[in-house]
Amino acid sequence: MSEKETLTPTTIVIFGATGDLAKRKLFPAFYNLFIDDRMPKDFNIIALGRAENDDENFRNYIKENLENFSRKKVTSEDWEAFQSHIVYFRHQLDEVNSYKALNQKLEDFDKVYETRANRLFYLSIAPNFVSAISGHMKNASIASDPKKDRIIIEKPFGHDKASAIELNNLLSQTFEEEQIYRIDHYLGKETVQNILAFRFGNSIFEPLWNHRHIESIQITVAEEVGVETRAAFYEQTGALRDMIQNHLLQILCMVSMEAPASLESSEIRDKKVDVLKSIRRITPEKVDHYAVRGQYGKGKINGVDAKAYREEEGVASDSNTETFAAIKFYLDNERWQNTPFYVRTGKKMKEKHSYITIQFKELPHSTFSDGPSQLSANRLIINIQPSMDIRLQFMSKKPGLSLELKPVEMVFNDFACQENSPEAYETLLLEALLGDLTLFMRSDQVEEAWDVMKTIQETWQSRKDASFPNYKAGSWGPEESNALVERQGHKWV
Ligand SMILES: NC(=O)C1=CN([C@@H]2O[C@H](COP(=O)(O)OP(=O)(O)OC[C@H]3O[C@@H](n4cnc5c(N)ncnc54)[C@H](OP(=O)(O)O)[C@@H]3O)[C@@H](O)[C@H]2O)C=CC1
Ligand SMILES: O=C1O[C@H](COP(=O)(O)O)[C@@H](O)[C@H](O)[C@H]1O
Repeated sequence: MSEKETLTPTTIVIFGATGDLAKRKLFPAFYNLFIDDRMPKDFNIIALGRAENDDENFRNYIKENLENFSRKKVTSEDWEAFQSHIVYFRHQLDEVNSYKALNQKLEDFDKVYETRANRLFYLSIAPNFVSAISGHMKNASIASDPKKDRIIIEKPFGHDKASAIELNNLLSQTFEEEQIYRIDHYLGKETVQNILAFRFGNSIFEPLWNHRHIESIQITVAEEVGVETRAAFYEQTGALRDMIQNHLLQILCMVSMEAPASLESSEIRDKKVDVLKSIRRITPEKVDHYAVRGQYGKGKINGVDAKAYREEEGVASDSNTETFAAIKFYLDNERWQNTPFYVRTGKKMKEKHSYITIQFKELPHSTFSDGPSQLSANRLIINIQPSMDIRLQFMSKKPGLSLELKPVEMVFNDFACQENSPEAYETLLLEALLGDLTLFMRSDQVEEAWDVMKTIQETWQSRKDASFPNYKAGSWGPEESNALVERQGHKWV
C-alpha cells in the first residue's frame, strides 16, 4: 500500500497561520508534500488569524512566500491545484464563539468529504497561548475523536520544568498522549536521522562506540543569523531554551543512546529518556565549571558589518539574554563513563555549520619510530548542515620510499542529491499525517530535558550582571568556551 493510501481525509488547522514559521516553513512543507503527491487526496488547510482577511488575499500572501521559501519551484499549474485547499478563517484565540465557529467549519468539511475526517491542529503560536487554546478546544469539543485528532505543539515546550509539567497536565485534559506531537524540527533533518542508520545499520562502529575507545564528543550548532525579527520571543528565551534544551539534547541522545530493539516509537523514545536521565546534574556552585554563556557584540560576518545584540530592534540596551551557550555534559552510565560531551550553539557566529565530532582515543603505543607525535587520533565528523556528509579521519602511508604517515580523510557524501532532500518540516508533517510519533517528543522526554537545564537556567537567571557582550559577531563565541574544553586537554574542532 502506498503512503498516500494510508492518508485518510484530513483537515489541517493552523493557529498562527499569519506568522513567521507558517510562511517560511509550514506552507512550503505542505506545498512540497502536495506536489510530491504525499498529501491525502482529500485535505484542506484552515489558516487562522486575528485580522479581517479573505481567502484570495491570504492565498496571494502564501504564494508570494512560497516563491521565496519553497524547496521546489512554484508553477502556476501546481499552485492552482494547491491554493484551492487553503481557506482563511478569522479567529480570536481567547473567544469561546470563535471555537464554536471553527467547529462548524470543520463539520462543514466533513460533509464535503462524506466522512468524519482526521483533524491535525498545528499550534504555530507562542508557547504561552497553548494552554488556553487547548482548554477552549476541549470546551468546544473540537478534538473529540482521540483516534482521528492530533495536535502539533512547537518548541520551546514550556519555559522550564515546572511549566512543562503544568502544560503536559493541561494538555492531558483534552488530549491523550498519543495525540500530542511535540515537534523538534532537528529530528526531521536527513542527517540527524542518518545518525541512527549509521550507528545501528553497521557492525563496524558500534563496538567502538563507548568510553573505552572514544575520548570526547562535540556537538556544534553555529548560526550566522542573529535575532532577526524575533526579539520579543528571543529576549525571553535565549540560547539555552531556544536550542540546547531541545535540538542539541536531541542530537546528543541520538549519538549516545543504546541500541533500540526495534524502530517502534516507544522503544526509541524510551532509549532517549534513559540518556537524559543519565546526564549528570550540575550543582549551582559548579555551573561556571560546566557552562559558558555569551552575547554577541559588534563585528563582521563575511566582511559585512554586523550589529551587536543589544543594538538589535526590540532588544533591551542592557539585555542579559545569552545568544551563545556551551556546556560540558557527562553521562553516568556504563557506556559513557568519564567521556565529556561538549555542546555549543550561538547566533552571529563565524559561519553556519552544524556538526558532530567523535574524537577517538590515541593509540596506547606507537609502532612508528617517531612515536605518537606522528599520529593523529582517529576522528569521525558527521556534518549536519549546510554540508551533509560523514568524514572518517585516519592515518595512511605517505607515498614514497620511507614509511612515513599522514592523516587522510574518507568522505561519505550521498547527498549529492542534497537539493532534493526533503526539508525537516516536510518529513515531520508527513509523519504527523500518518500518525507516527517516533520523531516527536514524549511528555517525559521534554520534562527530563528541562530537568537537565534546571540549575544552569536558574543560576544564569539569578545573575543580572553578565559582562556582555563577550564575543564578536563573526567569531566562534567567547574565549571562556575554549577554556571549557581546554581544561581537559581538548579543543573545539
Ligand atoms: N519562526 C521560527 O523560525 C520558529 C518558530 N518556532 C516556534 O513556532 C511558534 C510560532 O513562531 P512564529 O511564527 O515565529 O511566531 P510569530 O511571532 O510570527 O507569531 C505567530 C502568530 O501568533 C499570533 N499572535 C501573536 N501575538 C498574539 C496575541 N497576543 N494574541 C493572539 N495571537 C497572537 C499572530 O497571528 P495573528 O495576529 O494573525 O492572530 C502571529 O502571526 C513559536 O512557538 C516559536 O517558538 C519554532 C522554531 C522556529
Ligand atoms: O528552533 C530554532 O531553530 C533555528 C535554527 O534552525 P536551522 O534549521 O536553521 O538550523 C534557530 O535559528 C531559531 O532561533 C530556533 O528557534
